[in-house]
Amino acid sequence: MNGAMEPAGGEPEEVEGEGSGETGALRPSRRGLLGLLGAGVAGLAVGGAGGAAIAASAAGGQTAAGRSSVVPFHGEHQAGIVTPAQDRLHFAAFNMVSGSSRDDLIQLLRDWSEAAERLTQGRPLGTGLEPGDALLPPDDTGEAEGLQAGNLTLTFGLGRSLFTGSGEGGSEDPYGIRSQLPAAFEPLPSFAFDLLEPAQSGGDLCVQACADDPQVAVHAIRNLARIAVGRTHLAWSQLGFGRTASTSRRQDTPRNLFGFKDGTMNVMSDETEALAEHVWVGDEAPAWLRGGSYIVTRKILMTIEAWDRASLAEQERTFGRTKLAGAPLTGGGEFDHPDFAAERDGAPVIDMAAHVRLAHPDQNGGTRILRRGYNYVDGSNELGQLGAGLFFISFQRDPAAFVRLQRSLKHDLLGEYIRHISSGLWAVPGGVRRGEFVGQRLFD
Ligand SMILES: C=CC1=C(C)c2cc3[nH]c(cc4nc(cc5[nH]c(cc1n2)c(C)c5CCC(=O)O)C(CCC(=O)O)=C4C)c(C)c3C=C
Ligand SMILES: [Fe+2]
Repeated sequence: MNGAMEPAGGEPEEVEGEGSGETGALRPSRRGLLGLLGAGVAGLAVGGAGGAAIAASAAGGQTAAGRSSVVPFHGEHQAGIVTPAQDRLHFAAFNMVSGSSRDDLIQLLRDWSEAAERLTQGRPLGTGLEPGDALLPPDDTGEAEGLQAGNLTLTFGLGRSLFTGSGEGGSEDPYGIRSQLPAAFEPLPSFAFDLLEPAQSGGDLCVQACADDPQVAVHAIRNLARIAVGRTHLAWSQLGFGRTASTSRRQDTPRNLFGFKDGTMNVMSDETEALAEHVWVGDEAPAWLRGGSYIVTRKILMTIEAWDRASLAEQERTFGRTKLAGAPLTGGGEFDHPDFAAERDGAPVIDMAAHVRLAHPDQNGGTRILRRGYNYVDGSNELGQLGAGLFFISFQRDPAAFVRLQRSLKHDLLGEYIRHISSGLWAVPGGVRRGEFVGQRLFD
């Protein structure tokens, strides 16, 4: 498979920019690019916006004016953190094959990085579906053929077990990187009301695939799993269909499955100082993690049926915000600050156990995290109850920030309606420079 990583012909358009946020300006489609290459213009030097327009129009595709669908893979930070949150998620956790070596891990990260660059540009792997050796499977599984790049981002994380082994006590060093374990990279403790399923928790590696199109996200995870065969295997994965956070002020605040606006007070992509303080890892960590972050995932089952029987007053009391506007119960608009000191008839207007009070930075020593979760529905059970909830994702400079918040939520009114059923924590290396692979500095 490695040898099949080269494009069918010359290099399609390059997409310049940082993987740290704003999208590029191209809308290449897989079929269009293949058609273009197949038409004998493979050697055409295509660069910049003009080249992109030529490529897109020759392929019968769209030229992108004002609409963009490629988020560069390379940049100072990995894409998919402050990138405006796309609407679809396929999150996957992987475990290394037992007996795999340091070289296997390096080659895996190299292959994944090469593949991620192509996938995020909307290009198929290898020669795509081009006829090749009929006795071999095609290089690409094909279901994204003809689809746009869809703002796909692929964000890679490394589990603590890669550094310590997954055995009892975690005292091994299977890949020779134990000395690079950051001091802050401690396992998450157990929390009150956890009902975690081990088979859906943790993992040696994780990949967060976000896109505008679910098929693009699924295609990416599927092909990354496929080229990883023999080195790592899929441990569990989760689909999400509606973002529950905004990371850019240009985005409307979405709603979670309890019908409330979610993500109002998130850390936004233009909050440079807050990002440096709360999201990006700094000099406290080894070089490979600087400019990176830690990702926490929590699959949180929401008892939809019980919630739907609760009165509007009870629902609003639970969050401390109005359901329609998402405004604090103390008044103003969605983005106005709640007045936690306000009282009515001698009682706090925002309940002492309301979610937004307990999660607010004022209650947590100034702690902030960047939330990037998704709604999910996994079907229903024999009682006719939806297996639905929030696949919570947060990025933070130190996992201790999440621990602090989650402990603070111990008496959250929301606790009556939710259960945490899966958990994960991974270190997300800093951004990938052109010609490098994700996490490369870990092996220097
Ligand atoms: C440990 C961190 C958090 C978990 C777990 C969590 C679960 C969770 N949250 C909602 C819905 C909302 N959360 C809101 C705000 C909010 N939540 C957290 C943290 C966790 N939430 C924070 C840090 C904040 C922001 C607090 C602030 O700065 O004011 C809101 C209000 C709107 C908003 O600001 O986003 C909603 C709604 C659900 C449904 C849920 C578990 C299923
Ligand atoms: Fe919350």
